[in-house]
Parts: sequence; C-alpha cells; structure tokens
Amino acid sequence: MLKSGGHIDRSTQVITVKGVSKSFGELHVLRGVDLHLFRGENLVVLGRSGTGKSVLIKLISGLLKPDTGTIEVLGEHVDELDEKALQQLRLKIGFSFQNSALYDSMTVRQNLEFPLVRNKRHLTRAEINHEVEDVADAVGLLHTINQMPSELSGGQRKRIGIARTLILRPEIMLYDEPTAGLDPITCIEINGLINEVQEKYKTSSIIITHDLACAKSVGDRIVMLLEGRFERQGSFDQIFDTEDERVKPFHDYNFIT
Ligand SMILES: Nc1ncnc2c1ncn2[C@@H]1O[C@H](COP(=O)(O)OP(=O)(O)OP(=O)(O)O)[C@@H](O)[C@H]1O
Repeated sequence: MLKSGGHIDRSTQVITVKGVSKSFGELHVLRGVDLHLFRGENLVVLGRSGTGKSVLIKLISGLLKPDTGTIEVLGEHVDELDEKALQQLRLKIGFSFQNSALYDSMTVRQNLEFPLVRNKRHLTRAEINHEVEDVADAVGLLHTINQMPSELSGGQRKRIGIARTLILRPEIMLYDEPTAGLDPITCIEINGLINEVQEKYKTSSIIITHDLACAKSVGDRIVMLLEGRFERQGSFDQIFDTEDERVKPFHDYNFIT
C-alpha cells in the first residue's frame, strides 16, 4: 500500500540537526550532517553497517555530544540540556531498540505497566489498566496480556516492546533496526505496525534500517547515509534512481523489485 503522506505537517520540524560532526579519534563518523523530521512523518535513515546510524540516534537523544553543530528536538537544544532536562525530554521520545528486551520474570501486563508506574505515579490502578489494555490492543496482542515473554514469538515480543514504548505517549519514535532478525512475514507485520502507530498515535518517527523492504513500506521520506553525510534523500524510487556506484550495490543486494 502506498503511503498518502497526508498526515505530515511540513510547517513543523520536531527534529532539526544542523552541521553535526562526530568523530572517535581518527574515525570521522559524521561529517557535518543536516537532517530534519517533520511532525507526523516517518523518516527512514538507510546506511550500511557502521556508517553511524546508531551514533546519530544517540546524538539526537543526548547520549552523545556532537563535536560541532546543533541538534534541536521538540524545540529544545539537546546539546545544551543538563541531565535532568534531558530525562524530561526523553520521556517524549519512544526508543525501540534491538536490545530493548522485555523483563522475562514479568508478565506482558507487568512489562507494559512498568514505565507508567515509574514515570506517572499519580495514575490510579484503573487508569493504569486502561492504558495497558489500550496499547496491548493497539499492537494486536491484548490476548497475551497475562502471558510471560518466553511464551511469545519473536514478532510478538517486538510488538510488546513497541507497546511498552507507546504507553508513555511519545511524540517521537526512534526505531533502531525494527525488522532485524525477523522472518519476512513478521517483517511485513512490523512494518504495518509502524505505519499504524504513526496514524493512531500521531507520532513522528525516525526508522534506522538497512532492510529496503522496511524502508519502502514505512518511509514517507528516505535519507541515505554515505561516508558520513546524507548524500541522497527523497522517496524510495528517487533514492535508487541513480548511477551512483555506492548506492546501486545496496539495492541489488537487497533484491527489491
Ligand atoms: N562510543 C564509541 N567509541 C568509539 N567508536 C564508536 C563509538 N560509538 C560508535 N563508534 C564507531 O562509530 C562507527 C559507527 O557506529 P554505529 O554504531 O553508529 O554504526 P551503525 O551505522 O549503527 O551500524 P550497524 O548497522 O552495524 O548498527 C563504528 O565504526 C563504531 O565502531
């Protein structure tokens, strides 16, 4: 299904990265990158392994500081915030990371309510139950709520991980390799879920991936990180309509038609 893009507010940028460089010793990972995310948009960041996609996410969430440049998230200059202000800002950002595992000793319900109990202490038990059931339903797994994570499939665990992130109603979602390690059918389901989340929760998202099927399915716009810079941006077809020898093998390798 083609995305309409009708939900995107192009007059508001929820993330603005300007002239950001980041090196580790002699390794120049990002070399003056500019990037923006519009409100309501799904932006895919494509790049080969080791090109700096995770570094970019860490810079946006204030876990790393840039060597040069500025990063604005929801109107705040991330690189100027102290730890307390950063923590407040991070509550508005949902992180779906590859290693954001569920707690094995807790039920699905307990996993989902954990962020609420920790961050929204004024909520009543009834309100917590309502929120938990709402997000479990949104990811299509209300029926698993009393199960243990070990009883779920890999795709179901991923969905519950996303639901746990959604429970704090983040304005921004950052997905790091959402389809990594999943079979093709489950990948399609997760891509569908990312689009449903965008619509239902009005999130603005950055999706980091090297899965082109994922990029094609979820991306309203795609940027490609090449040699420390965003060399290409546009729709999926625009990105790959090139004779650039650094881009073509990427496409061929993924066998996307
Ligand atoms: N804290 C750090 N200290 C030193 N080097 C780092 C640090 N963080 C990242 N790097 C290096 O920066 C480069 C980019 O890393 P990054 O994790 O962003 O890659 P990536 O594009 O996310 O790759 P992958 O798709 O494999 O996860 C790598 O060479 C990595 O070793």
